[in-house]
Amino acid sequence: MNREDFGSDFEWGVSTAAYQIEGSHDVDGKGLSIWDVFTSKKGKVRNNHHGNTACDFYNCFKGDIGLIKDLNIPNFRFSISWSRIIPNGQGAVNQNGIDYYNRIIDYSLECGITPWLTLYHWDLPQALELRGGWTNRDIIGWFSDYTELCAKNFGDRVNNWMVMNEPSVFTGAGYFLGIHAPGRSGLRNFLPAIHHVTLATSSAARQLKAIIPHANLGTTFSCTHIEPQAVTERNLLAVNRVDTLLNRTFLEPILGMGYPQNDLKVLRKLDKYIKGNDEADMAFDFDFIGFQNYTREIVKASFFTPYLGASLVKAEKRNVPLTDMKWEVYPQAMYHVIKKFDAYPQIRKIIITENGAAFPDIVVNGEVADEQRISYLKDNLQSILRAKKEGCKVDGYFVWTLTDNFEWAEGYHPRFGLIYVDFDTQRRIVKDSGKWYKEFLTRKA
Ligand SMILES: O=C(O)[C@H](O)[C@@H](O)[C@H](O)[C@H](O)CO
Repeated sequence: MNREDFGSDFEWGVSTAAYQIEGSHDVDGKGLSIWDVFTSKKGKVRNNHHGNTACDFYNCFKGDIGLIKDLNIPNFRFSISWSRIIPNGQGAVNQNGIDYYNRIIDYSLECGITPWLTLYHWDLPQALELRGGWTNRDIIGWFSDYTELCAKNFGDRVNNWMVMNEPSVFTGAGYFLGIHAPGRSGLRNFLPAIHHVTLATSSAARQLKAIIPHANLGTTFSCTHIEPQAVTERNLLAVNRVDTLLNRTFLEPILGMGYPQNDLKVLRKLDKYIKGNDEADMAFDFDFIGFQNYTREIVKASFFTPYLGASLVKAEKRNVPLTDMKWEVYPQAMYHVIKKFDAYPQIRKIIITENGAAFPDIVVNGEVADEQRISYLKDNLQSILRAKKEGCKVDGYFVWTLTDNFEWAEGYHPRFGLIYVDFDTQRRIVKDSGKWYKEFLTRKA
């Protein structure tokens, strides 16, 4: 398998997110985000870790972008911290924040690296959370204003934009299960969050298109391949309900298909929040859709899970190879999800905007021999190539992630990076997987 096999216009990159790498959570005028507040509460995150310093990217970005260059990675995905440029989420702008992101963009371009910018990667300004956050319909306007500011300040040099990162995860974990920031739970929070995030995604996209007409616009979705524990009618119906929630609820309204309410009854409760022209306003013709896949889920029917009637069969109970996140290593999942979403005629282009794995990396003589990660990446690329050879419109791949970083509720324990970080000294060590990715991107067939 060579880079050429994927075609010369295939986009190769690496993905990151602001809260997971930047640190400097309260300097130079930055306002607090929901993750700054969530991690300050004991017991919310493993080992009570937080992102106050993280990978200190705020200060070390030149070094890390230099490493992206050294690894010959042409595209760099990063996110903007809303509260770093608008401390209260609305109103006064923090010019220090704008200047910081201009430095990242300019230095990336100076290094010959193309910036791919994510507008929202989970770090909502706390000041907006206090006004209801994603459960308050006014957030559609707040997010649109933030988008306008970003487009006007960065649109002259950034051509590749992603509006949202994995809405199913940050609304599910943050507004239904309460295990991520802001720590809210229940349908009364989850349902309005679903609807407002969907409307905000398309209204922001229209805003971007109006200000940067030539921009390459996308948005990203978490997705997973789902199979029944045993092929029974009850389990197959359960698979369909889980698939509807995880893979279709946030995507299909954007594609102009409305919410898949026939396949998951609880989604009919969204009608309470759907107003006026919402159905039409939820749709937007994106240039690409970013899909993020890491594994597969095995599902069985269950009376005990309200609304879903299904439960996930934990991978660690299934005697299968696992990552440090206890996710099954199942690279065929990537093939299946691409085939699934390729079938949507409304999707013009698929880009895998995240894929990667956490493994227990150790430093030996200044090196990190992460063979498992190399195999994981290779096998997932094989799956992508297989789908591509079958005609699927998949045109890009971004590794999650550049440096080990703050893995949300798991803190710094899971290491996903191509580059090892010693969080005591901020020393970086390019892992063997980073060297492999470089060799793969550089080697001529
Ligand atoms: O998309 C996500 O879930 C997040 O974008 C990343 O921030 C995670 O760190 C990664 O997926 C590994 O879990």
